Amino acid sequence: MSARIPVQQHRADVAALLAPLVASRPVEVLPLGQALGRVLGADVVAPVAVPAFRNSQMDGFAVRAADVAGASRPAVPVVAEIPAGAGAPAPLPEGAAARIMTGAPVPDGADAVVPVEDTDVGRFEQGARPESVQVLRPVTAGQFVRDAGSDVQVGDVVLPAGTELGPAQLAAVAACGVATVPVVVPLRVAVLSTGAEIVEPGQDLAPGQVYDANSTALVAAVRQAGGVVAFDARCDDDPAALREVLDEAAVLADLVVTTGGVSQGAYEVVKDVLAGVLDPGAGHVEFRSVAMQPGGPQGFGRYRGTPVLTFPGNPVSAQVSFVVFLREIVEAGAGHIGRAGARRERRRLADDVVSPGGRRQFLRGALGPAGTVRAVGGRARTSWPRWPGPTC
Ligand SMILES: Nc1nc2c(c(=O)[nH]1)N[C@H]1C(S)=C(S)[C@@H](COP(=O)(O)OP(=O)(O)OC[C@H]3O[C@@H](n4cnc5c(N)ncnc54)[C@H](O)[C@@H]3O)O[C@H]1N2
Ligand code: MOO
Repeated sequence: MSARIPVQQHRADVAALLAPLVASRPVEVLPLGQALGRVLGADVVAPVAVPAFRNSQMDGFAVRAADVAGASRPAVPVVAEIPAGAGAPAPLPEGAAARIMTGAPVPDGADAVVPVEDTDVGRFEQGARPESVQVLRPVTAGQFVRDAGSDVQVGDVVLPAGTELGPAQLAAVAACGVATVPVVVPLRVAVLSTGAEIVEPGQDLAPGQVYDANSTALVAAVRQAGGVVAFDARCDDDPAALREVLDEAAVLADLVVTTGGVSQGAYEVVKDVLAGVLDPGAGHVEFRSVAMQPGGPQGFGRYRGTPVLTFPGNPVSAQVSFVVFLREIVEAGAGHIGRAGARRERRRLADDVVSPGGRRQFLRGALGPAGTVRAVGGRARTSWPRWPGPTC
């Protein structure tokens, strides 16, 4: 068997294969309701100011600060009522107050709002406008008045390209009256799980069969990384069937990921079909052994022009392969950059860990107290860990 390829080398080769997919992503325009979790492909610029008009930050009285600022703070007549949603109010005469609600337009002439609890009125009764009001605390010009454009001015960049859209970001866009956003189109990934023995969960299990965990794992992993699963299928070890599925996947997806059928067995049909052994010209996938455990047997190349990665069938190996070789690329394809850095953290090992010689070992861990991490998964590092399971 040829020498094992270092993990970094295989990562670089996969990155080079997929670089054209990530280099310049198309952008699509989506309604805000469909854009959660997506990444802006262009700046969002405000077409209006926010707030659009000068308005009150409190339920209270709009006044001229100078009228009520004196030591005696004389009572002033309440000459108008300004609820939120009302049109432009009449200017406030000198020496008067207007009862005003939070969010209502502050009339010209007024330069401050006094909260109702800072006046002799104390609190508002439904519908009953007091005839006069006396301010009980010092008033400064500008207090509790939100100026037009104080949050956002026309032409401001509300959110720059590259921003991930969560609830707060979508709200900021909506507040500017913008109904759609330009977002990066994610990578479309096809997930193919191969093996004569694999069965869809929910079906009966015959002797020698195993439930397919890889489809579920990789479909979820692709979506979590921001990608779109354009196609997913399960297929046995029949070359014709596999080719048929690959033909469809290669058309529908930017990238095909397979699991299983890549080690040294007698029925490694994935290897035969994808390496072009069975159909020269269709597949150009190079199979190699990477110096890692789990996830050693790897393949990368193209099938009918579409990039293909082949992950080993063991479920833990397939998941580790995704994390090590593909997760960041799917994230980048969706515009998410910098997530990888945010995930990395240094912890102290709680127990000794012995790694096999010449291979990088990837262990699952459980975060423990006092900043420690403990390897979980037992001696067979690729088996399913019992609960409590890994947290990292
Ligand atoms: N002689 C050698 N044998 C093996 C080697 C080797 O170097 N020399 N490598 C071992 C390593 S490491 C791995 S990993 C596996 C990879 O094998 P394949 O990619 O060919 O995968 P399969 O043989 O199809 O399956 C391996 C294992 O995982 C189970 N499996 C497969 N698909 C699924 C699925 N979708 N859901 C759940 N479980 C699945 C399958 O039943 C096998 O138990 O090869 C070693 N052998
Ligand atoms: O490398 Mo295999 O992927 O150990 O389990």
